[in-house]
Amino acid sequence: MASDSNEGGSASRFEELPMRIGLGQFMDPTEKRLRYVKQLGVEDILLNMYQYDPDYEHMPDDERMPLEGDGEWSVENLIALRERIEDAGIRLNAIENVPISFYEDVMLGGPNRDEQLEKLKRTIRHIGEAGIPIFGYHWAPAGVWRTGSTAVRGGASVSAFDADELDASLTHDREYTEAELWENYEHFLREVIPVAEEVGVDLCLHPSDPPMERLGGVPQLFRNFENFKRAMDLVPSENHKLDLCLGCWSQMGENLPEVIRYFGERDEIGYVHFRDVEGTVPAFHETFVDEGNYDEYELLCALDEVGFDGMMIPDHTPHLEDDTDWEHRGRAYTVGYLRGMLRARRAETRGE
Ligand SMILES: O=C(O)C(=O)C[C@H](O)[C@H](O)CO
Repeated sequence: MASDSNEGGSASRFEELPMRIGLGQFMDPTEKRLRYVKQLGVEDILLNMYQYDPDYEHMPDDERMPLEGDGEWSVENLIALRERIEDAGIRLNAIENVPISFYEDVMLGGPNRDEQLEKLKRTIRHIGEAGIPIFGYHWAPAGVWRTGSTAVRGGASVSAFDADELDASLTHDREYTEAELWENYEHFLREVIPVAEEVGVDLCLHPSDPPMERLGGVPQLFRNFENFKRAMDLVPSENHKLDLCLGCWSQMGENLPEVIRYFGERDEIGYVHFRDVEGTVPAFHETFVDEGNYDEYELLCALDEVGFDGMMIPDHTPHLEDDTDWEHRGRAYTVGYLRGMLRARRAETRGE
């Protein structure tokens, strides 16, 4: 992999890879973290850059995050980030998210929309020029919502949501309409998709979490199958796909095998968040990947059948005994489980 970086980090080096297991949901690629990734048998990661904080507290002084800038990221810094990861023998498949502050006015049509959009376009261009093939994003100005936590098997702790426990306060200055959020979204796509196409980056849309109709006065656009079809059809492009979060789709109560077939046959699944919940909106809690609403092996097989050849990462996981903030133990369990399922699938389909 180090030799890949000598080729300027061309995104084409990902094209020949099979469906594989990765890790993500962290923004601190320290040497220690990267060693742990390798110890789990994983060679593919994404970084989940949800905050802007150049002095991010979990980074040792000599490993400060190379990304700087409170509205956009430079190509030099993104290359440095990719090279740091490749030096550990790991591929950087995606940057998931920029901080909400980078594009809040783009989502809500605020006064800084045009300036934020220009910066966002530059960042997407830089992600592509740095040889990182995917930019995962969401359209949720108020982020992810949970109302509490609960215990699942053996007392492992998981997050939970119950709409009855929400208060009625607004998260922003006023109530927003569904129509204006769609209009802002379409404007965003018309601006960013040509850039993504030019530099060969796949933009991958994460669902609204939780997939309620609205939260805090803001519509949660990406809450069902129908709205995702509309999102993919608005500005047709081979570079617009899904960050298929199985947990959120499970929260929606949609038919997961059908969703995988629909988007998979169109080559619109960019990568997968593999997690599950029990229950659906308006009340659910997260759980182990082998205890939720869906049949996890059926979904893995469906992904394979439609020819999905990207990365599947554990997403949120239960917090096990003596676990860390990042759930090292919970994630190790999910990675092992996914590896076992993938191996079983390969054994079943060998020679087909
Ligand atoms: O809520 C989820 O399922 C997530 O994975 C949250 C993540 O922050 C995701 O990046 C939202 O875009």
